[in-house]
Amino acid sequence: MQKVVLIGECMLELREGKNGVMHQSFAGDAYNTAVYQKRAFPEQDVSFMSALGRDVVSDKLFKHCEQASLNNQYLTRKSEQNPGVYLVQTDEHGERSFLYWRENSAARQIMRYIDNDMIETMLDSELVFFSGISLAVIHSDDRPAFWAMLKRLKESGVKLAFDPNYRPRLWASPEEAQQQFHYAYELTDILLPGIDDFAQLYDLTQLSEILEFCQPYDIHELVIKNGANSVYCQLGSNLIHLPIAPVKNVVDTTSAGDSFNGVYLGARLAGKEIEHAVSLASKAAAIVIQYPGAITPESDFIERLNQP
Ligand SMILES: Nc1ncnc2c1ncn2[C@@H]1O[C@H](COP(=O)(O)OP(=O)(O)O)[C@@H](O)[C@H]1O
Ligand SMILES: O=C(O)C(=O)C[C@H](O)[C@H](O)COP(=O)(O)O
Repeated sequence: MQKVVLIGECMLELREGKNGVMHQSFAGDAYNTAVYQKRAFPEQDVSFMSALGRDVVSDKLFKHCEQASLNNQYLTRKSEQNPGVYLVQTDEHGERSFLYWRENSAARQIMRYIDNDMIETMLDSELVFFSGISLAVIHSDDRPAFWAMLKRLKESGVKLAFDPNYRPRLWASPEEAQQQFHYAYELTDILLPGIDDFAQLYDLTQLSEILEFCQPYDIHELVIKNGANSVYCQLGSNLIHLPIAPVKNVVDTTSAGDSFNGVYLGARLAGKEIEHAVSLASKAAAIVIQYPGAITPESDFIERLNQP
């Protein structure tokens, strides 16, 4: 069974429904990515790695991961803190924005609960995924341990996938994010940015500028998402442009990038060609943005993904 570990934070997701009623769910980019990868490729062993507390919300989140058939081997429940919370709001075009209460979340302590024995058990993974959000939430004192862990994994032949998912509010300064992302690019095999990440953090808006920026790094597979417009993939010296069929009725774009990533990574691990992987990943993201919240109802998602 091909093993994948996705590292990050999952929060209680709040979303306002009719009459001001708040719907609650669970979401966070690495978790969303794991859920969609597992849904699309149930034969893969998909773990969500994070830190939870001993509170009632942590219990529910743990059960959610079980219900999603994720492997909880790397989900520790030792923190005195509880999970963070975020509120999703959507504008008239379905474009999402977030409000967070996550400064003291359990997930920020993740590195305290990862020891060498645990890292040893990760060495047989095919792939480990992390994001700019994973980096932002790890305590700065713990970052050296995080980078040491990733280097150890890479040296053992584990492939590393990274989505910058730049969230300015999670960083003390853009320079801090740039420095951490530089370390990430140095180790990344598969880079999955959105065009916005480069525009916001480096003021790079043109594809050629982004390709030039990435050129010095040894990135094997570069997949650049550009919303409803297109996806660009660079594999070695081969650049592919793949168009997207835009969805007319966008309800909530939360998790468009995450569902894309999960299905893309699953498809590539399953041996699919890049074109096929992008096409399935775009189909998944197009389904997800027609539902509110990050995680769509499972049966609808699987049924629609499998429709020809
Ligand atoms: N309006 C849309 N119609 C169809 N697909 C979309 C639309 N918006 C996003 N997608 C799909 O979701 C993927 C990720 O979207 P994007 O907005 O670039 O990511 P993020 O959520 O990270 O900002 C795109 O590559 C595309 O496949
Ligand atoms: O801020 C965080 O930690 C989150 O992960 C919240 C959201 O669930 C994702 O950010 C959605 O990500 P997109 O796929 O880019 O829409």
